[in-house]
Amino acid sequence: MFTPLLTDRPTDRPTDSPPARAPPGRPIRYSLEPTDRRRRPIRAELSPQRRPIRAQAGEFSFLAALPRSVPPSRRAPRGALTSSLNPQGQRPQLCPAARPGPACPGGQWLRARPGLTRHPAANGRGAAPPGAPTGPGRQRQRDRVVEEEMGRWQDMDLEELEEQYSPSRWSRRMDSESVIQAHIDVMTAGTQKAQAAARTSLHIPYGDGDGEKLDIYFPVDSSETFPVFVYIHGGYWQCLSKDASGFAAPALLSQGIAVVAMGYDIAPKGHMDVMVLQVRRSLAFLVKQYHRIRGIYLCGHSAGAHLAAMVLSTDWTEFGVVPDIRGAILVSGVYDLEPLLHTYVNDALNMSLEVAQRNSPILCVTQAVPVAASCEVLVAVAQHDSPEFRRQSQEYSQALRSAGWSVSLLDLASVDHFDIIEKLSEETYVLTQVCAELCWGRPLHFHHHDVRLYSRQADRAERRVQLLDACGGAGCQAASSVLQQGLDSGTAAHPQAQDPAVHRACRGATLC
Ligand SMILES: N[C@@H](CC(=O)c1ccccc1NC=O)C(=O)O
Repeated sequence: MFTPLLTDRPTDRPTDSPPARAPPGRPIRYSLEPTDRRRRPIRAELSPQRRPIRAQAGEFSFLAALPRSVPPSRRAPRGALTSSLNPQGQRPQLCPAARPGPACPGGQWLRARPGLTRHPAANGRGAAPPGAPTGPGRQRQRDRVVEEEMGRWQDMDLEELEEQYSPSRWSRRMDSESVIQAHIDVMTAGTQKAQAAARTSLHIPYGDGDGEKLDIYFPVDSSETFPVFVYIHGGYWQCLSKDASGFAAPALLSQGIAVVAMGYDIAPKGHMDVMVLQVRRSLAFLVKQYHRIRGIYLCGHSAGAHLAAMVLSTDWTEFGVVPDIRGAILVSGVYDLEPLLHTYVNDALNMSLEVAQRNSPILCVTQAVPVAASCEVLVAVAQHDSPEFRRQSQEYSQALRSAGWSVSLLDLASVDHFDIIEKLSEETYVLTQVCAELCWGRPLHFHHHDVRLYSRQADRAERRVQLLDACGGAGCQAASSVLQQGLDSGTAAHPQAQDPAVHRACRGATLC
């Protein structure tokens, strides 16, 4: 039983054999282009073979996000952003106080500053700016803008940086305000639905702080040990709560996986150091109190992915316990906080440079090595995340991998920063399936040397997962075109896949 709080003391831990773990699958491998850790343009590192992949892939535009040089005319003076910080590490105000945007639970207003919106065409709505192409050309134009003008964040002007760190502006489903409000609504409604249907223990305190509470959703059969999926919500550390974090429970409980929705004190009450400490302590609490845990699988979205990543770098000696974290699914996260210092995001967080640096997962990676061996990390990013978010995922996954972690970078097509996680409530969503497979220690089939994963599911309501082995050359081009044709029977069934080069590039499998 996943026994409730206070009836299950740490000393009750069964002394019989440790919980069985399914035999590990083939290791998840992902090898990115050899980047130079941080700051250097990844574009310069791309092999020549990469270009044709995108050209062929059409909607599979993963390369659209790769940074390229900013034309000198658009650049802020070198070092302008860093020197723009005041002694407290805060940036100057860009424009008058933000208009209230959609309300978050807790009364926070969370929206990018008005007046900085990219342009109406960005979301395919409204009038295009003068001279901009209209119709289908608009989208291509937008991709090209991203591709050609994206540069290092240090070289961006402040408006551009704010845009990069305003995920709602990159959605192609709705305008900025609507997509945030819809996100809050969907997550909250999904959680209420889950609470109505599942056996739960709600508002369990793991500390004295107001926000230090967690909700547990139990699988139907909780007589044996079971994997525990710990969800850490996003909201830029200043929005959302555990009360909107149980939305994935129904889809996972049905697979025998318990779900824990973690709460923490968001800003302005919560300081970044405190939030990181809280999620670490919550994990220690869980494993001390509950003894039927068959591995912990962390999942965080956006700011929550940042917190989950910080958990991975924890030195557990001071917590008196080492949680058995066997997996981490980091979804559209931020792993380097420094760029945020220059944006509206830091208005409520009030981080100094020092705080941002010591809480940046990408700067803590080496500490993570001792637990790396038994933990699979999936870094997921949305096709319609901003190039900066995509860069952060790419660089963090590479940094982890270089430090010996087993990491996959999942680049999910046809989703944005918000529905990439919302859809976790759907059993057939590729990421839900990947989470379930991971939680049960089943092979994920991401065993290629260099893999990008795309789901066509959003478009076609299918459970197929296509794997594209980005090995370069003709095979990749053909593989891309195979994907583009929208095959629904697995790549191997397509005549082109009989071609050895294509076959090599298309060794993907379905997960269902
Ligand atoms: N101001 C942000 C809001 C945002 O990023 C966000 C909103 C709700 C839930 C998660 C979010 N992002 C990361 O934690 C935006 O413009 O998208």
